[in-house]
Amino acid sequence: KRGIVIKDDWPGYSLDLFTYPEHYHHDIENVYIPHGIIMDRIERLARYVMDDFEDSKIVVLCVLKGGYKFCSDLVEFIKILGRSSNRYLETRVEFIRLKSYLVGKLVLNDQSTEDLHIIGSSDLSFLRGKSVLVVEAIVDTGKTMMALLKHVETFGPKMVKVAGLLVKRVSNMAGSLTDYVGFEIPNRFVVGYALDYNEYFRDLNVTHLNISRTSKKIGFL
Ligand SMILES: O=P(O)(O)OC[C@H]1O[C@H](OP(=O)(O)OP(=O)(O)O)[C@H](O)[C@@H]1O
Ligand SMILES: Oc1ncnc2c1N=NC2
Repeated sequence: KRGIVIKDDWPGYSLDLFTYPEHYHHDIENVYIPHGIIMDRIERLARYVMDDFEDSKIVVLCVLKGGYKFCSDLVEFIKILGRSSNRYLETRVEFIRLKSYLVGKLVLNDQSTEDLHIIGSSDLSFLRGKSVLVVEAIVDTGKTMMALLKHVETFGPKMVKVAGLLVKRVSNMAGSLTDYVGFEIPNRFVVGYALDYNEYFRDLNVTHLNISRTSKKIGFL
């Protein structure tokens, strides 16, 4: 499942076509995926999830921080769709905070797994015997997801599936790691909808994903 494929030459929409605070215009190149399209696609992913999980109750493992918006909207749709059908899927949401290896080799706890820096508790024993849906906003190289899935497996879940809102067309590994894909995007840096650059732009309205024009202007590099 490739999701909605966004081609390399997709220009996005001009910022002027949407409501934006003026100062974003210097750092943000365009509106890459408008909020409405994101939400409609997430609703469809919720349907896939409900069709695939036989259990009446699943554990949703939200990967922070980037995944929190996608996770809350996906869980909401699962609830809404469940109410209007006889298939009600009860969701228990848990969180795991990871720091990508790119940010630095800080080992944030005694976690020994090579690439996975877990902030806070790395204990996922609540997953034992459960049907698990891992929810991540973006899979880029796939390293984070690869390491996370290895870690999750050590706790003996019954079934694990992965929902990724965005999958970059960079490595075929990324595609194989995700069961439900919102959008397959080119290898360009996107922010918004909880995705950040140096903690900036996460709040970029809840509405759009964008491409930053020149990251030099954005962060304190
Ligand atoms: O597929 P990969 O190449 O491993 O990259 C994907 C990871 O990078 C981002 O995390 P980030 O380090 O930005 O942490 P954050 O979500 O807290 O911003 C994103 O949220 C994924 O977890
Ligand atoms: O495009 C991206 N935007 C935000 N965060 C990340 C991205 N790719 N890997 C991590």
